[in-house]
Amino acid sequence: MKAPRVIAHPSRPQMARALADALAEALRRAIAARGVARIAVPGGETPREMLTRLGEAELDWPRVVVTLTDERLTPPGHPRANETMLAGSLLAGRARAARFVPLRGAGDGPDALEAARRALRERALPLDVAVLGMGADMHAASLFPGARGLEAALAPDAPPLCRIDPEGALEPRVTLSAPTLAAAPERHLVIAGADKRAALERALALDDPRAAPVLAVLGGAVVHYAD
Ligand SMILES: O=C1O[C@H](COP(=O)(O)O)[C@@H](O)[C@H](O)[C@H]1O
Repeated sequence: MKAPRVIAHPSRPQMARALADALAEALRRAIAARGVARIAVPGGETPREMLTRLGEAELDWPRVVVTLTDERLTPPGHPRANETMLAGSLLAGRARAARFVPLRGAGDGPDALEAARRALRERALPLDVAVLGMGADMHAASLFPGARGLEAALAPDAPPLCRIDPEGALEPRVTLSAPTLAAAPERHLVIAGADKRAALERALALDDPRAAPVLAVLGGAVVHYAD
């Protein structure tokens, strides 16, 4: 694996600003090169400020396709849904003019999964940029250690979107697969707090994506860290 580059930012707000600026530049470059830019962004709480800032960037947003790295299969509009966080951050600003491709179809059965895969393939892939978060358990997107569905989502021939059932989770999830995320030429991992920094060090020492799934997307990535 190509070692990630780690940038330690002086504070969380400074990290949010620097990463939002870097992403806006990456999207401008993709639009200039191909007329369209495709980005996947994480859910959770860490990226909220960064996504709010990015959503205010001066960009040709109608040419930007936004999707998520993963989604929690809650009822639509639920506060735990990553979509809900995105609606209140990135997509609340100028970026509301972007084209959003959700990861949930109607319901959480196989037909919904297949419909969401189709939409991804037709509208959101291949990604130009993937932004990922990481949990203290070394999960990235919803690639959770020990989860039912993890092996399939890590496989080199995995479909772009996979169902995941993490042990003890409040709801099932869907996640972009490891090869789909790893194929993004630009990848950023955004982590905050000493526990996440320790988890990153632990993952790098483990060298096994089944134990530390973040490794599957880390090669050549830029890691952004703030205390
Ligand atoms: O459950 C999730 O958690 C991770 C990490 O979130 P954070 O707020 O601790 O950074 C997130 O990247 C993922 O998209 C989300 O579904």
